[in-house]
Amino acid sequence: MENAVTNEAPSTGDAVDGTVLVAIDGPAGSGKSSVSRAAADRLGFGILDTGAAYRALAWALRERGDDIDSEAAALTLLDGWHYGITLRGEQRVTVELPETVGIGGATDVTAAIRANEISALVSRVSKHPVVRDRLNAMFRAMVAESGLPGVVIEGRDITTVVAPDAPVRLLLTASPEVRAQRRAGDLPGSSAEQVLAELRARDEKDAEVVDFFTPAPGVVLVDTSDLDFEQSVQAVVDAVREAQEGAR
Ligand SMILES: Nc1ncnc2c1ncn2[C@@H]1O[C@H](COP(=O)(O)OP(=O)(O)OP(=O)(O)O)[C@@H](O)[C@H]1O
Ligand SMILES: Nc1ccn([C@@H]2O[C@H](COP(=O)(O)O)[C@@H](O)[C@H]2O)c(=O)n1
Repeated sequence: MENAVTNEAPSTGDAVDGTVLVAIDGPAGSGKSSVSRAAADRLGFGILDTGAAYRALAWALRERGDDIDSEAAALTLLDGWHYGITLRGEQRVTVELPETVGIGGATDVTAAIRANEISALVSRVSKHPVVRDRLNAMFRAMVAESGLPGVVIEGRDITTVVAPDAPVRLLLTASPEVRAQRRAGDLPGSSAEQVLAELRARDEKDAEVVDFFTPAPGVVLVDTSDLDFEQSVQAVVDAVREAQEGAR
């Protein structure tokens, strides 16, 4: 379990301490976690799902009964928590709060942070620029300390803020209807219409603080609306290999 919380931010050049960075952004349900994870496995790289940290923070604020909209409460929590996420193998996310007693002192929140209630709350936590700065510093430190040959980092502002110098930067997207259809398949009992409304609402709130719809200069758009899962993974792997060939 990698477990890092620091405010020191190493710079993200082509490689951080020898680790090749692949930056991937995209809207909700665009396949960032699943496609990135499969591509990372194929490349022998790690995967850092940055959304999991925002979700864990929302989960912890709610667990403590704090005001979800409070920047001060989020910062206090960031000062006192221990956050962990695996960068290889099955994803496991843990949070240790000063007053929490769980297995080994930490609570496994891997499943809890995926609940609909957390998805509905998380934009209210990620809207604070100072909170974003703190988490971004943590993400950079996790990559720098990973010791891995490469890490795929996925989120909303990775190509523009967290790792703007990464040698591979992709914006993974698909039409809202296709994203909703795919996500509804993961959620038995929910309709594509209901999921579409939720995705749109979250994207709208998230887009107030970061633009993940338009590729920034140098960022390659990968639209998977007409690609199946395997084709989408291959598109990411090809983009990484092309960048590596180009760099030789
Ligand atoms: N090209 C594709 N073809 C078919 N299914 C896909 C494709 N890309 C992604 N999916 C499926 O779409 C669903 C949503 O993908 P995923 O959870 O990876 O998206 P996400 O961008 O990480 O979402 P969120 O932002 O909500 O965390 C998953 O079931 C995934 O397997
Ligand atoms: N780089 C990021 C990543 C995520 N967020 C916020 O977290 C939420 C959950 O992210 P998922 O990738 O798991 O969907 C997302 O809705 C954003 O509010 C972010 O701001 N920046």
